[in-house]
Amino acid sequence: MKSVIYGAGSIGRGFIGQLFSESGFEVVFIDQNKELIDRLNERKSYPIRFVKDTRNWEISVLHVRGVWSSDMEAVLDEISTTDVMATSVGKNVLPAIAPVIASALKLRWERSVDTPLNIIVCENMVQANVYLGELIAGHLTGSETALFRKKTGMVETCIGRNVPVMSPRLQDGDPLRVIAEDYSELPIDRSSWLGGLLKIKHMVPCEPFDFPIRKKLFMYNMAHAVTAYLGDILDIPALATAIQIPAIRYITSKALQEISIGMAHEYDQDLEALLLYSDELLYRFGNRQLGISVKRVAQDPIRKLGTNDRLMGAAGLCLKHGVFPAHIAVGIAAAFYYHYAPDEESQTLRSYIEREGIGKALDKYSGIGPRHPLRKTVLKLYRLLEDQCSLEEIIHLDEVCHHRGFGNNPDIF
Ligand SMILES: NC(=O)C1=CN([C@@H]2O[C@H](COP(=O)(O)OP(=O)(O)OC[C@H]3O[C@@H](n4cnc5c(N)ncnc54)[C@H](O)[C@@H]3O)[C@@H](O)[C@H]2O)C=CC1
Ligand SMILES: O=P(O)(O)OC[C@H]1O[C@](O)(CO)[C@@H](O)[C@@H]1O
Repeated sequence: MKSVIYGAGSIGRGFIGQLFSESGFEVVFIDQNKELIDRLNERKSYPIRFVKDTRNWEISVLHVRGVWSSDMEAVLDEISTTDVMATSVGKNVLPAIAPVIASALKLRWERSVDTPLNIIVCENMVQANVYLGELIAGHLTGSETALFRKKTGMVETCIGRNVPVMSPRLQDGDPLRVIAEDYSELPIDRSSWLGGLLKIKHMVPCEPFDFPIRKKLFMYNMAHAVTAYLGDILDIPALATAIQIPAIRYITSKALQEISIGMAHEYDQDLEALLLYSDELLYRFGNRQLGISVKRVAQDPIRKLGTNDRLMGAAGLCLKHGVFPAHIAVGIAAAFYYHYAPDEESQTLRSYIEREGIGKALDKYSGIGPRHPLRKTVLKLYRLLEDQCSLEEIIHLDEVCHHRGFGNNPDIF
């Protein structure tokens, strides 16, 4: 049995590769990084080092090889004959790989490979599977699209394991080494999987999937983003350091309380369990050994400020249930304020704000138009950040602390 993973980076090698390999699949990585692919082909295995504050241990992921993404013939051949597939390239890269997957599927059908192909889409976004499916369909004719829907499962998942960008220090002498958090669950949307489930270690079919994916994105990723954008304001490089700063921890934990209430209402879930999950997140963010950088978590602010992404998606859910997301709004203002020259999206955002003003930017990138309930608050917070106002002062602002704790919904208890 064979598996193909598009993207041999942190999640490809540090998570999905391990699960596929330990489930008995040969693992074929496709990546644009030729050096990495050559190394994988030489060695046919790579190490994952799990790190916890108190102990580390290492495993070897076996039966792996690689294909360089520019070797189109090999790429099409591998995808057209695989038993299962995953993508882990980043949302912004999906438009570039969609035509390749479309061509490979056509070849698969020409070759009469009859078994359905399930593609697990491991990108941080709600309905990444639908998004990639539409991109692929855009490269197919009408009748091919019908075949695509019949023979391909575009599978939604949410990835809970955190795998940092590898620095030479973390690689510790082996360029193939990945460092990872010891968290293994791979929840998938059962309804998006086509045909009988394959036996994949730690894969947990869930239905419906709305709650798990939003819990991951609107809680974990939202809180991570808030921590990162605030950490950057204080020039802190490591996320684990940022979360230990009292003002940042306070704002992030309040943001988590806000979304916990929103989630509890939306999905009829136990609030206490969501608050406990929030505490666990704050603890996990403090794992220094993971070496997660503020810049990695803050990267692509335009994507992260999108209306259904981690910040605005969470804020919208709170508003829907009568919770004013004052602390999430602090994170939103900080994301608009974020500037890091090598980050293209951050450059675009900054240039737009300089040209058109923050008011127009809020509307364009986050749908915070003149009548949006968050507009006044985010505008004010942004101006205060521009004026170098401290986070402590922000915490005590009327607009923020007036809504402290449980928003305007205290009767939830
Ligand atoms: N790193 C993490 O802890 C988590 C990441 N994710 C999601 O997983 C996805 C992948 O993230 P990471 O693994 O962290 O990123 P990464 O940057 O470590 O890996 C992406 C890989 O894709 C390759 N790639 C990029 N463009 C390509 C192309 N056109 N053709 C072939 N290969 C290409 C890159 O060379 C790289 O090896 C993202 O959507 C991210 O949001 C989700 C949860 C956790
Ligand atoms: O991968 P993205 O979407 O840029 O978001 C980064 C976030 O995802 C993670 O990779 C974990 O889900 C974190 O490092 C960070 O919270």
